[in-house]
Amino acid sequence: MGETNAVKVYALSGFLGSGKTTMLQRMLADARARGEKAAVLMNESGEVNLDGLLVDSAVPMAEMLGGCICCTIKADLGMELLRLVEEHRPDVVWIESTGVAQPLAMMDAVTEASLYAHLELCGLVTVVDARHLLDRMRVGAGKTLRLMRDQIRGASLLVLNKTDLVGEAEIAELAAQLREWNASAPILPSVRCEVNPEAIERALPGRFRSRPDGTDERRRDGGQPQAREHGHHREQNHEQMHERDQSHDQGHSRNHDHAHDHAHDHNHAHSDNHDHRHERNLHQDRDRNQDHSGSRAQGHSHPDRERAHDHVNVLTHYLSGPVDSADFERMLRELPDGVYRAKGIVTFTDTASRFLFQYAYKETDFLRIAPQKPVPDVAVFLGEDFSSSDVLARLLKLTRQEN
Ligand SMILES: Nc1nc2c(ncn2[C@@H]2O[C@H](COP(=O)(O)OP(=O)(O)OP(=O)(O)O)[C@@H](O)[C@H]2O)c(=O)[nH]1
Repeated sequence: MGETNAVKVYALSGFLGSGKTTMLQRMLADARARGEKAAVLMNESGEVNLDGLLVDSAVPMAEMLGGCICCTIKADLGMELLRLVEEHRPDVVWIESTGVAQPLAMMDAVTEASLYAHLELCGLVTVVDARHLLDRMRVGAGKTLRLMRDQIRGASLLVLNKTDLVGEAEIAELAAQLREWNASAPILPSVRCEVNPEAIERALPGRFRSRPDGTDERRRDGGQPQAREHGHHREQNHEQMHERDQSHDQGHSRNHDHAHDHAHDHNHAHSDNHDHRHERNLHQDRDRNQDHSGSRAQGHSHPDRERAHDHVNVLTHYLSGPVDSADFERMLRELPDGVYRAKGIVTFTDTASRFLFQYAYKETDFLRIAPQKPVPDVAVFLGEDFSSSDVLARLLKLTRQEN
């Protein structure tokens, strides 16, 4: 990193399973090809960094697990970012948020960190799951649709991913919806986030340094100098942020009157065969959680305002042993509709190796892995209004069958 160049920071947003890690892998490969040193700040809702297993181990990475950087661990984001930058001196940092993060709250934390280090927030890339968004649009209003809309609104670049799962007319319909929610961000349709690097360069101004005279190296078409374009862009985001802050505040004061305790189901039952789970909502207060040490499964209550993803449940379950592969695949296929995303590491009784499994909105994927550090067999489920005890029962059945 040069003495005078700011570290470029990009944030990746997008609903659960939309393709953020897939996009991250592409961006890291791109940085490598450019000779740029990249670092990653990874936020996962579960307690194990499963996405991190998919990132080149040579890339410096800070992990923020078991909370969401837009709320419960927002304060830590700036700290982690500063530490990462100080320790590794990267040219560029990519932040991958959880699939339920409010992007503007996350950007707020990055901007705060830039007061203490030479950082520049250069873009917010939102990856959109074409199939899932379309289904949500068909259903109409709902918290998940609102969260998707917020992630789309805040973006400086929209990657309309998984277009292999929809038709041409649906892509056009989706693009029109994205345009309605976000008038300025370029929209790049993609399959597995395969997007033209030049289109990304045009969309994310910080990827090219402007010349000392303020003109833009990459603009060979007589367009506006980058400095102005960039400034304009940031102003726009600020405006959007301001607008959103106001509505947030309104929401806050409304909720304030109705402040209520959430008594979440934090069962931490250690079953007979020592399977072990941890269930909670994403806004669980981490500090309180630590206070519970050893018995953090206890319910807790707090009068916080309702957050955008209060409706999202997380179930983390540590498997006690190998399971049959066909039974496991069937269990995934038969997951309740409310489970949007599942991922984890599993050992099968009928194969020699371990697998990273992915389940994203009804599609499954298995990747053979050989982790470099010890990782448990674990399954994380995220979704809306699904019964954790039902999913847990299905998992326990799998391990019981093998014992
Ligand atoms: N069919 C299809 N699958 C895709 C596409 N892009 C990614 N996937 C798959 O979708 C699953 C989720 O992709 P990820 O990149 O892990 O999504 P993510 O947004 O990082 O997920 P979370 O961080 O858990 O919210 C994986 O199994 C991917 O292989 C695509 O364009 N089409």
